[in-house]
Amino acid sequence: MSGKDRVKVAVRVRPFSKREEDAGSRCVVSMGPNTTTIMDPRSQQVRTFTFDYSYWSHSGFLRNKEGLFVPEEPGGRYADQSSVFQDLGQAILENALQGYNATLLAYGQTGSGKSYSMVGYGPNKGLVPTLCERLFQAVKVNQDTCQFQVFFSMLEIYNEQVNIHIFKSETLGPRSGGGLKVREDQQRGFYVEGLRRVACKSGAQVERMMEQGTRTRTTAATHLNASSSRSHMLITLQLKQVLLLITKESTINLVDLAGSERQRTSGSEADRLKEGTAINLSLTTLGNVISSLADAALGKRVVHIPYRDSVITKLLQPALGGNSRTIMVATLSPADMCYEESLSTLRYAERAKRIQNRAVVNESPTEHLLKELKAENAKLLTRLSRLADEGRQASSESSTALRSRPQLTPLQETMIQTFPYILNVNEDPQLSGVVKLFIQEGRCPFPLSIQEKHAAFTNLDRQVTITPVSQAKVTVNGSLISSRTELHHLDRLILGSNSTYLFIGFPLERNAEDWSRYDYDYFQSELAAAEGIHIHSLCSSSDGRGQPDPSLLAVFYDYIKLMPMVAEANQMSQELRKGVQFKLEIKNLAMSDSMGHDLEKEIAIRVTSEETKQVWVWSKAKFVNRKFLMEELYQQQVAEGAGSGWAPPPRDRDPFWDPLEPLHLGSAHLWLQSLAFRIRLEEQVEVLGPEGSEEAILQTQLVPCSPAGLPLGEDAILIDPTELLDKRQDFQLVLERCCGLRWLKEARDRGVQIGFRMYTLPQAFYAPSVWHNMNPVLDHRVQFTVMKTSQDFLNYLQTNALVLDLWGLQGMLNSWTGLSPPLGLPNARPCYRLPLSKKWIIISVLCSSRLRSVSAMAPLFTVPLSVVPGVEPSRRSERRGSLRPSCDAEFARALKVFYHSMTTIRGQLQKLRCNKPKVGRSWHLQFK
Ligand SMILES: Nc1ncnc2c1ncn2[C@@H]1O[C@H](COP(=O)(O)OP(=O)(O)OP(=O)(O)O)[C@@H](O)[C@H]1O
Repeated sequence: MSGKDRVKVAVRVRPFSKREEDAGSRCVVSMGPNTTTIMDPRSQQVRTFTFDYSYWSHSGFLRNKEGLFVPEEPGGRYADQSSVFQDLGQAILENALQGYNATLLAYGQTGSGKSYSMVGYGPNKGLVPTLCERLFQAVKVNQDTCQFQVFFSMLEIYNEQVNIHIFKSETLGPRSGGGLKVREDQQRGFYVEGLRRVACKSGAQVERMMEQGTRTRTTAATHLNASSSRSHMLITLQLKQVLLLITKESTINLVDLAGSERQRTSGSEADRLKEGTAINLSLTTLGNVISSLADAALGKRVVHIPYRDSVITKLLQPALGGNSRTIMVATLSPADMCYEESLSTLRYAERAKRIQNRAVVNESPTEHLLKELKAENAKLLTRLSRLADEGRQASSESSTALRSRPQLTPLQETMIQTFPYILNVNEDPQLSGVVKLFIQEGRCPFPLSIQEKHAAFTNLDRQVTITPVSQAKVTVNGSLISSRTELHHLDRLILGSNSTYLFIGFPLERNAEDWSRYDYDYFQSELAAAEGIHIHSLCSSSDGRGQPDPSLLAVFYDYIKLMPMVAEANQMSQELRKGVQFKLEIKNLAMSDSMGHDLEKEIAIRVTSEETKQVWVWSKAKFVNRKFLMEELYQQQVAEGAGSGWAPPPRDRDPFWDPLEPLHLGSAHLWLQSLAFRIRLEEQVEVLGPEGSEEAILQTQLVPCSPAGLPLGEDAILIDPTELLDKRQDFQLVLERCCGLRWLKEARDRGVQIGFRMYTLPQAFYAPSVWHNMNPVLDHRVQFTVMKTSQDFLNYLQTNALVLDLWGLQGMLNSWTGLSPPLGLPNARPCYRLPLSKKWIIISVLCSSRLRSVSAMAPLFTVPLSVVPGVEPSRRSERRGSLRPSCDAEFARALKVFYHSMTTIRGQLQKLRCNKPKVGRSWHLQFK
């Protein structure tokens, strides 16, 4: 009874979330009966995948009287919970009843609908509860002919640690934390030592235990300021069926994997190495296991399947390539802003469907097992009665116990009707409202152990107040409080960096209002507003469509999502005495490209050393990865104790540390248009930082010149730029001086360097670095020679600016002399040749030490003109310039003034545009 079983894969796409709707998202996913198609919102390129099942749950549904999401019309295409169960849940159940091991895995980006499919929300029950219900129905129907036993266990894997919260074996004894061990046994394979299995009699009992597990998990996550979507949840049902002479035994694994976007690594190689040991390696390892198995199924030679590299792959070994019938549900967001994540989920799923398992019916003779079962039964009965006793005792003792939403005892009902209380608000909406803490009359310290030092509540004369304890961080409605503060119904509290609660006042104050609007995003938006970052609605938009700007909105949501993580990182830095501060920034808010178009905005994290004032700027992906490592370090420190022999990691493995790198401080735009008319331009351009602040003023010049570097006179000015076509053109960029460097104002042991790119040349040019001076003289001149001016190059001059990037150097560099590249900045080459429309452009770089003695300037590299095709005799153009009629010279002078003013105005306009918030949109961000 064995055979090859391919892993079955289902894809499900959910409705737009409110956030996506607000952002005016477009749906980029479409589905046929078995196909799923995704479109790249930028290139419109379409990719189609084929899976065993495709569930369209995006549109075409309504909510019926019972609160169930059902198709708008009978037979409609919307896939509701019951139709998903019909295929997937039923298959798992039938396999288990036949004696096969069965696994159901949910994979997808955070918020894409894994929990909705697996557990469900409210009346829309997901696969797990329905499966339990149907399992026990089957047990009931067959109980006359077959003896059944069902065991339940539940565990969570977070940061490579196994946490079981309630299902710990009594034989294991108390542990000091750090999770349970995963051991290996020849017969059992990998298993969790000390994980208790609970015998179950009904689906309702399993549901209760799941709720209890989820509740305890939420409380634990609240204690650790952690998010449950970063952990994997594994529910295991073991089914024993004793039928006449045969015993069948099967294991059902139901796995809600952590949000998949965390498998991304940051950009730099050094980081990838460092993060190779990270906690979030579990999803990467799972991906590697899936890839190796998929390769093996395609007949490729695979030497090693890396099951041992992470806890989740150890425990899922039978499910992946082993003795199990496995189904994976890949969940997708439909929105264009999630395109990358959705595509990567589809690719993951594509690989998973190639995996071949070998499932066998697990059956054996009864006699021997019956004996075992009897003994186990007796043991379990004793345990069950002990548990029941403990449960009774716990509920009578606890006055501030955690309350589950679905089932309230009479005592809990009375408490709710009598006292004000606070309610936890979680990032995962399903876990919000799970913790209720009642504030009884008198003064009570905050009852959760981790926050004991945080705040005290009083409930006197029908007035509730909160007082921070010993300068602990307590926020009420987004504002930090330092003294006793009165609380009002529906006030929002944040204790520490990220424990979020809604205050529910006395019963008389409560109306029939909807509390659900105070979700996690609401709390974070309020905090962001206190930091000067608002998102709010304007009445109308300039485009008349009333649509918010999706890119700004996406950045805003990224910002509020990262805020608690940044707060946690700061808290860890403080407790571990790392001396670094993290701060969120919005990159490119005021930046534009060489044509003046806005650059895509993104979140960055500025890291500052409190002592040395050194600065690093991390990408979002890098920060998220580092945050995992910080948590790991923090937990090690907590487990091992800072004072007792705990050694901090060496610097190169310290997630708080990084080697120094040049920092991009801002850019200035020097418009090139004057060169198309051979007009000399002298400009003071403003270097604007990522958020629009003035970082420095740069004195520059663009000088049309002769091949020998002599500036051309006014006679050479052209009225029609097309006269340059096919001719040789020489010009110099002069970087004279930098003034008012803010970077130097903050710390004097710093330097700066200017870099820029010209036209389509692949590499950047850099001026020598200058140090310790707020107004340094740069004295740098670069000469460019275009051998044959093409239309393309002329267009470039007329529509583009030279973007001059200002780089901040700190504490690690000696002055760079111009030929060797500065640390971390790409190499600068003195001579380039590029084929352009079958003609050649040559750019040679000349450097001068004294600007005034240009004629004495020697080229560092001479370009062998004779070997370059398309070379024009250089003198001809010079002669032509000097032979222009004098009336043209008059006109040229006027033109010069005109273009000079135009460049200045363009600069001013750009500055205004960068500094002003974008009005006229229905949503906008406002920055302090
Ligand atoms: N098929 C669906 N129909 C209706 N609503 C859905 C569906 N799938 C998901 N949702 C809604 O989308 C939201 C996010 O879903 P869910 O919490 O299941 O995501 P998740 O992938 O489990 O996230 P996390 O990784 O944070 O746990 C929820 O509010 C849920 O109600």
